[in-house]
Amino acid sequence: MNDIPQDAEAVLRLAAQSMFDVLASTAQGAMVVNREHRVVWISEGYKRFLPALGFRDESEFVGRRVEEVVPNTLMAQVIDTGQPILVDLLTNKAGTFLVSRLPLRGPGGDVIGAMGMVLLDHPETTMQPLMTKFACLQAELDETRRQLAAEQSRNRRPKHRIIDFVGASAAALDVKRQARRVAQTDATVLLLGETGTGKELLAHAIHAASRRAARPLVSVNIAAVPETLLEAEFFGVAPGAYTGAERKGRDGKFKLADGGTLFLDEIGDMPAALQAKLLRVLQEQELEPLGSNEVVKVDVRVIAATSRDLAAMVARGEFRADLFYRLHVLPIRLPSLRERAEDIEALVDVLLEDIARRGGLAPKTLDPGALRALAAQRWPGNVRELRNALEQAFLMSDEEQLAPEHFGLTEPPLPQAPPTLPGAGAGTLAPTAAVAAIGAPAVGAIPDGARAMERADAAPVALDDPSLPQATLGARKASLEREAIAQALRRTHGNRMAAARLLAISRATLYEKLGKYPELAAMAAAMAAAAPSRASVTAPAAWTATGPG
Ligand SMILES: Nc1ncnc2c1ncn2[C@@H]1O[C@H](COP(=O)(O)OP(=O)(O)OP(=O)(O)O)[C@@H](O)[C@H]1O
Repeated sequence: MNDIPQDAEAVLRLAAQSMFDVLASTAQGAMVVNREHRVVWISEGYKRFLPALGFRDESEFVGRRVEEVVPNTLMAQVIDTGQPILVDLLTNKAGTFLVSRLPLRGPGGDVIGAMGMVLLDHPETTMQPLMTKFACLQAELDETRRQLAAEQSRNRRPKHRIIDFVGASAAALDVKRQARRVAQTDATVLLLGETGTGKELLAHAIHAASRRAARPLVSVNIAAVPETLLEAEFFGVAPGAYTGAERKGRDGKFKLADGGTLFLDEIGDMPAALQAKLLRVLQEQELEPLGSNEVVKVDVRVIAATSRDLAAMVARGEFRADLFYRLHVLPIRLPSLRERAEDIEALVDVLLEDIARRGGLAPKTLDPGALRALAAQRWPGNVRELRNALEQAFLMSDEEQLAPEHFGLTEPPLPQAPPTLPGAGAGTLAPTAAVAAIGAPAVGAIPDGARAMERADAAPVALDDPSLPQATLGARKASLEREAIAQALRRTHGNRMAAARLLAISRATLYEKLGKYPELAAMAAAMAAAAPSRASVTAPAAWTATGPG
């Protein structure tokens, strides 16, 4: 009687032989390939696949290299590695097959060829549940790949334009003017400003207005990438430089931005060792990927940004002076929100609209008290912080109009009716009263605006005073224009729309003129923030008594 052998080696030999016999007899077809990858034998069953593979008979097939006659086969890989592929799906022009591939070894253990078996043809019917799952996973993978590619190309398109930089204050207009100018050049731009002042927004806007707009905009937040990975992130990795995921190599951000713009956020966090390399790329427009001796040419415009004091870092030896000067070619300083409190109203309008649109919610507005309360804050986080505050209040409240309490604030006192001081010109709001009209704002509230009110409310130039030197026509016109605008703003409590109407000019023209007279712009903001009602164009009773009427 033939029993199972006792020693392990004999058991294994028996198992292998039995397995082979079972596979070979149940398989739909089998083939043997020699060390040179040539087909040396096919089973009877295999012959029925020949027409679908494009062969009339066995003689056309046997003797040829397997990779030439069976598309997508991995038989060559099994011979070259000596590793079996026990179960696999093979798809080619003949259909989809469940296959198994085993190396064949000679007496010395060397691989002398391989055997391939078609375990099942039409697995889509015989192995339906598995195949359905496979097809679903494949479809999901394809879709994810497609989405990733679309996302990557979307991420590399500019998200903002210069008109998206909200603000009509002199400081905001100046930023936009500078942005338009630098967009016409290819030189390096350095954006300086506190956190949340719109540096990233402006980087997108400059790229969008530049000749590179159709090419990628690639961003790197230097502070967010671990120091050890930054070099590879910037300059890329040559194929074969590393094992594992990096084996195939990958492009760095400079290469990805080729022809376009690279936005380097938080440039002040650049490690010293990399600063020299960055300088070289900026100067030469060429780089060496990690693990490569080849120099790669790139054409990249760099926009860098920082909220740190780079000049002080240079002085302390923390930032290379040569890199600083290379970056500092076209610096643009973004003003803090405190410096342009007059833009808060416009920002609030745009941000509230955006919050509602993004959340698919009904729009909300601010009541005048809330606007005054917001204008009285310091906003160390600038526009980002303002946006967050609005978002929070928007989501936490059911009211259509947001009040100071929705921001955890109390309403600053309403302006008192200002008395007319003796000697003040007709319709002129006396300086001290104007400052008092702002109420008592919270710490640090619009002090610049208050000062501007004092300046802007100084008595108009007395054009017929014989003691004054003869003014030119231009100077007289400017003085009249300035006074007319100041007066209209006073009559409308700083409401620019209403002031423009009183002056019979468009709002855009008024904004343009306010850009010319920043002290009037600041005064308008301070008054609007202190005004009892934004819509009112009628001066309060106490004013009309002595006002221009
Ligand atoms: N002038 C502006 N008009 C409209 N939105 C603005 C303006 N400035 C900033 N924002 C908005 O405020 C948020 C913060 O802006 P951004 O990220 O550009 O600031 P940042 O200066 O780059 O900040 P950080 O230094 O923290 O990276 C964004 O939602 C941006 O759209």
